[in-house]
Amino acid sequence: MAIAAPEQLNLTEAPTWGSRTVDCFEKLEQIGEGTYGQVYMAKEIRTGEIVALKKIRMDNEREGFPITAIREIKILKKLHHENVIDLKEIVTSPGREKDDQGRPDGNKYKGGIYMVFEYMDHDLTGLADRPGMRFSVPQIKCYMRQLLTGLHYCHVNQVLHRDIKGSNLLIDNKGNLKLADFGLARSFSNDHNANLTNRVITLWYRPPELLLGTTKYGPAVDMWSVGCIFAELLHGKPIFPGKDEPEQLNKIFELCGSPDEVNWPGVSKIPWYNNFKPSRPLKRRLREVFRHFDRHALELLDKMLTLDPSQRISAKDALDAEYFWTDPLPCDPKSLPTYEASHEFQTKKKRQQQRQHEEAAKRQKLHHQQQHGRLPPVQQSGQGHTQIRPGPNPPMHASHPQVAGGPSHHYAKPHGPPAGPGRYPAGGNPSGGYGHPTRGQGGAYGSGRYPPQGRGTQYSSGGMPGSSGPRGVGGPNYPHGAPYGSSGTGRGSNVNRNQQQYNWQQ
Ligand SMILES: Nc1ncnc2c1ncn2[C@@H]1O[C@H](COP(=O)(O)OP(=O)(O)OP(=O)(O)O)[C@@H](O)[C@H]1O
Repeated sequence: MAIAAPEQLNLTEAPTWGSRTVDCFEKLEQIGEGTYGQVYMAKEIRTGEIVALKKIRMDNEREGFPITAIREIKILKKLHHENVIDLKEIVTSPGREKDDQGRPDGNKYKGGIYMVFEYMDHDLTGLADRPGMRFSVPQIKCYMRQLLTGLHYCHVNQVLHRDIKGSNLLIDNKGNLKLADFGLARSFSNDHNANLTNRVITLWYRPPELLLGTTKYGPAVDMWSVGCIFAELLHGKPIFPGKDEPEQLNKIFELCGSPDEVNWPGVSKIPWYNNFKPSRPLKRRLREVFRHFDRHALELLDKMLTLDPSQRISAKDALDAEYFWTDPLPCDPKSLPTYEASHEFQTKKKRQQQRQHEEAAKRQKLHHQQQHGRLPPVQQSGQGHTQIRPGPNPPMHASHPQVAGGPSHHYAKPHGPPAGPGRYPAGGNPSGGYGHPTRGQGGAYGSGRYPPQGRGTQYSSGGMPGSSGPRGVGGPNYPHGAPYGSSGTGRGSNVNRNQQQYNWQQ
């Protein structure tokens, strides 16, 4: 197809990628802020179609077009599946930038590049964070099955997602769940011989093999993240909310036991094993801690949160698990209730506004007390100081600075657990313990905290050894024994189940 002039396209043909400008769309509101740019809800002017525009951040022009965007575009161009977000086209803004109201924005003349995606009403984190939100068991099964189906498709097409987390799982009001944000994704070869960076996956969802420094890995890394999401859906809050890499590993070992050559052959050869192995052996407690979960759910979770990646369940085998084939069955996505749009960015913004409002009210109260109080002035001001402090503010790892609460940070990316109340379901344990969920088994996905980001994470000095650059390559070769997953022994009837259910080419 010849390159058409912008806005002179035949609508019956798909526009050539990059041939149209962002002026073909009217930005409606900002719905996301990622590491690599803002995301807007927008309307295509001619068709009225609602889309999501993800602006590619080009702050540092010297580095050229960001590699993450190149990867995301390249990979999404080849993935087409109902559980993977659809990248529709790329548009440009060659001239002066416009602000949200369409007015020329200051002196910005830099050209911009946008990815145009199908619009999704929610992300899982934003949806779960809605006040009073409670997912039913069939609903959790429905979301989990879609997540695994999308991921199975990626893995069969030799793509690792490498950033599975709630805010990257988009959900529409028809109940469809789609994997999004392929900025960290990459192709892999089945032999796992290439050296890959281990600084991927948001910390709370990062598997032990990456935390221990392996540079040879495969789809099992995504399955660990899926296990974390699954447990979070059942438990009501994130299960491994580590504040830095060593603490993350400790939390994993406390629940999953310590790795050794018996339960994970080859683990002692992983680069940082000796630095981080627990000082005393720890028992696996997962089945005991989550004994209140449904039997089949626990069985599946146990297989997802298996320390040894070569024994961890694959997406394909997980889809075959009894959990998805016993009552209550996963519901039909179309039967799910519809909700007002909820993205993590917006729910966070609302909470931040509420916090500011509460702080202002507290300040006002304090001011009132100071004027009318009976305490001596010095004591009074000391008390006031503690009173106006925001809620619990967990210590942050140096590389995950906490986002301050002021208005100038409204659009800043959360890099760590936010301070303040209301993040956990009432009765939950803010320290990340494993008390029984207050909302009961199954329907409990509740308010989790924000995890530190996987992208560009730098290990603390004194943390991981040998971690100078963004890519953790060059460590000793870690021999992965068996190929990924435990497949190959699947039940014959189950293969049919999958073939019937998941109708795409492998
Ligand atoms: N197609 C879409 N429809 C609706 N919302 C979207 C869409 N794509 C992204 N978003 C919203 O924008 C947020 C950020 O998008 P995305 O994760 O793609 O950006 P990113 O820069 O890669 O972010 P991160 O640094 O969190 O990984 C998502 O969590 C989601 O809430």
